[in-house]
Amino acid sequence: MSNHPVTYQLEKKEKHTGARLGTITTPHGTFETPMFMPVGTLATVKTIAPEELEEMGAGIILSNTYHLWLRPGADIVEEAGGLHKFMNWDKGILTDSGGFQVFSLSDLRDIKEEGVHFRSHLDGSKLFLSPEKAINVQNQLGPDIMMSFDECPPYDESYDYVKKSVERTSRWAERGLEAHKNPDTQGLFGIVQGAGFEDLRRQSAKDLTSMDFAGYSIGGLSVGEPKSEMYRVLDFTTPLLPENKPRYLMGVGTPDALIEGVMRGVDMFDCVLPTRIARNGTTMTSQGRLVVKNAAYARDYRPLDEKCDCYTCRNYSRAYLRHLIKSNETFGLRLTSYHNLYFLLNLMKDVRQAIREDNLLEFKERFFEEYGYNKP
Ligand SMILES: CNc1nc2c(CCNCC3CCCC3)c3nc(N)[nH]c(=O)c3cc2[nH]1
Ligand SMILES: [Zn+2]
Repeated sequence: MSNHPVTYQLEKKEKHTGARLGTITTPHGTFETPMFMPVGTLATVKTIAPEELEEMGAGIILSNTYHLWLRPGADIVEEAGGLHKFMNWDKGILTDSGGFQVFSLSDLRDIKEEGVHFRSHLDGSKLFLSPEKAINVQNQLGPDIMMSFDECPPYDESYDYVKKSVERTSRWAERGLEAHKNPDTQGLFGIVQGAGFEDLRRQSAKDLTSMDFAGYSIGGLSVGEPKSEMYRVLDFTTPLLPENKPRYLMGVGTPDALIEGVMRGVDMFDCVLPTRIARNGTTMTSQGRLVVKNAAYARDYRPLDEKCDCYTCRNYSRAYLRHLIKSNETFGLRLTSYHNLYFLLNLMKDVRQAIREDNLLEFKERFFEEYGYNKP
């Protein structure tokens, strides 16, 4: 096992659940887990400055290989000194491999053993992404953590299709490891697939853990399946992954799913939700979702969340935020995005504290009650 540039240190297991407290060390710093990772698809966490991400406690953010490869191009990012320099962010960066984005962005695609042929969602031009290409683009972009090139099959695909897809994704993972140019400075994660089939998840995990990855992602989830289904798959998948390496559940970010994922041993999460819903004035608060552009808040001079101490909640009222969002004022997007990111990062800080105190179950019950998850 080569000494990876990205390492996991288990600090403590929570007494009553599968939750664990840890730290992940990368060439751009160490962060505590469980951790939520803000998404910055086009090398920016929309409307938020790096200094603001730092002040709200983000230790690592995501960017997107597919999008950056198309625009501005990996060569420009590389010439600029890599993603950290390009976007003026000196903490952790993780990039996805582009596979998921190809499947979710372009309907015209053809999956072959050598890779995926598809059309650009920007100008319809013909493109081709192979495991080698996806890895080498990530080598050029320079993130601390890279993802293998995988296929995330639709959740309702047949057993035979998923079985073939898992076997190909394992072959693609092997090819990606071979093609990786900077194994000493960039950690590469394998991505476990298998949809909802336990034997295929076991096969995928067996294949990938027999290869020397720095960490493991759980893919193929949060693609429209019921949450109970996602939790069922996690119940038998996370225990298959090594305890001494990071576990990353891809595309998960609602408060309930974050807590449920942590209880099943997941360390890292990402989701576009906080900034995406902020743009239409939807915010997450300790009392549940609050759509601040609703008329109900026109004369409501309280902060978004009385229990939140973020910049938005300390300085602005619901009435002001509603006014900005209704008027399409950019500052309104910044304030709601800031609060939503702060809310999730703060939730994970509270979850880490609950793990330290071995009372994650009580924390979950209290949080679910207040957020309104228990309402019929
Ligand atoms: C939202 N649900 C979901 N997302 C998934 C994602 C994307 C995770 N988020 C990436 C960031 C978003 C923009 C920049 C990078 C998945 N990615 C891969 N490679 N494989 C999955 O099975 C996979 C599965 C996923 N499910
Ligand atoms: Zn706030």
